[in-house]
Amino acid sequence: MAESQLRALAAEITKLADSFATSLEEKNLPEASFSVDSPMSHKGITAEMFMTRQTLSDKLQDMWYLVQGPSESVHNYVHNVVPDAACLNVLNHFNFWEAVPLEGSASYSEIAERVSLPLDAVTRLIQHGTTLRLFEEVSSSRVKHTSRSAALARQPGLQALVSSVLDITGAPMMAMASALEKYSKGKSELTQDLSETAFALFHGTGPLGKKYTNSWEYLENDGEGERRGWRQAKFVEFMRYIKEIFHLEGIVLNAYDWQSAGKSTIVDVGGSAGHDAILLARKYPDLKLIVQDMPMVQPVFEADLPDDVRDRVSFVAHDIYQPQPTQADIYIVKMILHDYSESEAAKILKALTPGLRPGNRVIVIEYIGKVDEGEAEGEDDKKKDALPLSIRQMGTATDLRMMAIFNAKERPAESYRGIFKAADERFDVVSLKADPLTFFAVIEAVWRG
Ligand SMILES: C[S@@+](CC[C@H](N)C(=O)[O-])C[C@H]1O[C@@H](n2cnc3c(N)ncnc32)[C@H](O)[C@@H]1O
Repeated sequence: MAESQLRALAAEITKLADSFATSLEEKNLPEASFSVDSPMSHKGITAEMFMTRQTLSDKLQDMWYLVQGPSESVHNYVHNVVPDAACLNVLNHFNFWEAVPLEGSASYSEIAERVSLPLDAVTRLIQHGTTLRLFEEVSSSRVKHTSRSAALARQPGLQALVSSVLDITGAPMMAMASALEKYSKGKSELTQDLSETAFALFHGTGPLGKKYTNSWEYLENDGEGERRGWRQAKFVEFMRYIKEIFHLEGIVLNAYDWQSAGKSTIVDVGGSAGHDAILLARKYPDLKLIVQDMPMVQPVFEADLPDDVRDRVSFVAHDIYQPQPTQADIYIVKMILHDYSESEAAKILKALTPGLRPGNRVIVIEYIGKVDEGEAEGEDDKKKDALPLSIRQMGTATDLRMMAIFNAKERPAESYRGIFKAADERFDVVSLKADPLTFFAVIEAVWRG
């Protein structure tokens, strides 16, 4: 009889889990558990431990597929995936996390009162949540937190991530089949038109009563009266969270020799509520920074701007597609172009050019979710194969999200040379550094004029 694949996988899982647990012990790092006092994340793990963890995740996923068998693994996935996502989204939207105390428990009726929803809906939502280890029943009428629901209660940034990724892109992504059917079927290239995305199709026909072409318009305009802008405020929180979990401070500080910039003026184009500008202002007292973003970001900026940098960091509402109104020495464009197709990204860079003077710089800092493809095919295939599927999936998932929301795609770092060139021949790309470990690239261009 052939050797059991299940046993072989189980042995690999045991070995990898043992290796991960041993490394945690050696580094004196606590192991995560389902209990409310568990660490929120495995902070402090090395790159090697990260790879072990992701390889272990791959094996566990394979085990799941194989124990279910091919048909049922598909069937069961389809059965659960959307209710799972919808449940998490609703729990998050109504902030069930804070309706249950971190210590102790709450009854279903207490939670219903706190989240202002009918008891029946609350009970059913939480009961599904418990199958995902979000809350745990302590009796037939009371629940307490697990570590996963507690992580959401404790981290507004994680709540903002659920809101900004799941709530904004979840339903529109399910319209991808209809969008491809309508705009790209039978064509050799995917449309790059921003009005022909799954997002635009979903919102353009007004399922929620409003028409939005892209997610930025939605973030900016959703909500009536006082509530308008709530999604922008969440998105700002999401960006701060991303900065924290991916340790982006170092990437911003190392993107350029800021000391050499002296008394420069810097514009952070699409700079959210100024987290990067504040970081640079604090570290380099000679720099003056102007943050540009959409109007509904301004109240968040004003409310959160620390006193110590008030005289050097300011905000101007500006649309990145419009000609740049501010004269500066350096323009930072961080995590912006990523959301747009090459032609749209070139338009955004082109909009910077009217006021540029020779020697001015544009520093693009961008997430690179995919391994470079194209050149040296054999080598790249090897690099790609070496990556655990769970890591590749992070890149391919972002890539599909980009397709659904912006008709854009994950691009290799090198493609930014072409985007600068398409924007204007007078840009000289003087440096391009991509770090596969951080998934970020820094591309620096100087305006020749
Ligand atoms: C992914 S976030 C990046 C934020 C920030 N640069 C960072 O790295 O954390 C993209 C930003 O671009 C802004 N944005 C999108 N479209 C814009 C537009 N047309 N005009 C101005 N800002 C825009 C969004 O509001 C958001 O703050």
